[in-house]
Amino acid sequence: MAEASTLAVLGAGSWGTALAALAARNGTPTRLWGRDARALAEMASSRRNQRYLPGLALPESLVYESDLAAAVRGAGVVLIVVPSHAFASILDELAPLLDADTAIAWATKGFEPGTGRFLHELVAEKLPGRPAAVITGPSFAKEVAAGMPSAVTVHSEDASFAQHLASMLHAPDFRAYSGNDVLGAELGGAMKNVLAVATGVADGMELGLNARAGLITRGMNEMLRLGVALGARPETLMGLSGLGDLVLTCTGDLSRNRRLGLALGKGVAIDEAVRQIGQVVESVLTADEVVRLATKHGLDLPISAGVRAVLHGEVTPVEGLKALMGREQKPEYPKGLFEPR
Ligand SMILES: NC(=O)C1=CN([C@@H]2O[C@H](COP(=O)(O)OP(=O)(O)OC[C@H]3O[C@@H](n4cnc5c(N)ncnc54)[C@H](O)[C@@H]3O)[C@@H](O)[C@H]2O)C=CC1
Ligand SMILES: O=C(CO)COP(=O)(O)O
Repeated sequence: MAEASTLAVLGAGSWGTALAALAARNGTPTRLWGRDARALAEMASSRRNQRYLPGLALPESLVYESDLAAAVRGAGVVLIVVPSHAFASILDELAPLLDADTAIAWATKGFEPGTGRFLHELVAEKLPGRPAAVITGPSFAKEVAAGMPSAVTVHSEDASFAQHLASMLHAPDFRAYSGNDVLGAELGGAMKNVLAVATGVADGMELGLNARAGLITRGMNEMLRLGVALGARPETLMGLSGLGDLVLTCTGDLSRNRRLGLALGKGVAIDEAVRQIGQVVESVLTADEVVRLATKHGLDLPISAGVRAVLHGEVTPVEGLKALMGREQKPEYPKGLFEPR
């Protein structure tokens, strides 16, 4: 029997650590699991995550657990914060370990690599019949960890679970809204990483502020078009999970996806840029999946496709820009965006 108020956070990188620290500071009994037992032991003794969040003093009440079964045993909510490429395999590991009444949440942004499946689809397939929610929105781990004001949103088909999870996180400096458009919330969080590479490339090439604003706006248009085709609600995409995170990631140098774009725009090779960043850069996998989904729905998303082509080395940033600027002149909205298709 799970204890509803107990939280197990899986993934001891920057975002998992920041969320676990936030919940623990809020008085939620919280365990943090990571795959690296040595790093966890070091965190337990120093109360710091030196590699991912240097400078943050972790709350005394936070418990570290390197055994996955022990970490999730009796937890009311299991919150997954591993990179998207590890998401499906952690669900498989969890399936035999969870109590019948444990709910699932995730703060991972991305899709299943190679299939374009949404993370909520993986959860429904591998851990069916449980309350499930995504936590997303404009939230750099470093700022949340430092107690700087932030706002996120928690979406679930189960309104009471969304509310329960939002109140576990909500704090004087951390607003947690709730909603019920899981697909829309996930799409915004995934796509903004790809679009952040585009503005990063433009800024790395020193193309100017007009280019940046143009890319953000036309990127938002791509998010809305794909979202509407997939059944997301436009207001979700215009909210924290879409526009909010798009603006943050396209303009804030704390973004690893933006920093990848900046490096590519300056001529650094992709492998070297990813190595220098030293943390997960979701766009490298997500760009393929955005283009896969767009193709499936007959949509042309030139910025996302351009980012995918640059990431694969199929075109240089200069060629990508030329292709974008050289597209045919046309109305800003050829079809009413919000009209039913
Ligand atoms: N850092 C941030 O500000 C935010 C990150 N996110 C999302 O959270 C997710 C995790 O990102 P970060 O924590 O930032 O990444 P990170 O690079 O800081 O840490 C990744 C963590 O995942 C672990 N990991 C990697 N492969 C694993 C596997 N197979 N099994 C278990 N653990 C594994 C690593 O050991 C590391 O602890 C990403 O989807 C990211 O987009 C969402 C919002 C904010
Ligand atoms: O998702 C994030 C902020 O909301 C973090 O963005 P990056 O993964 O680009 O660093």
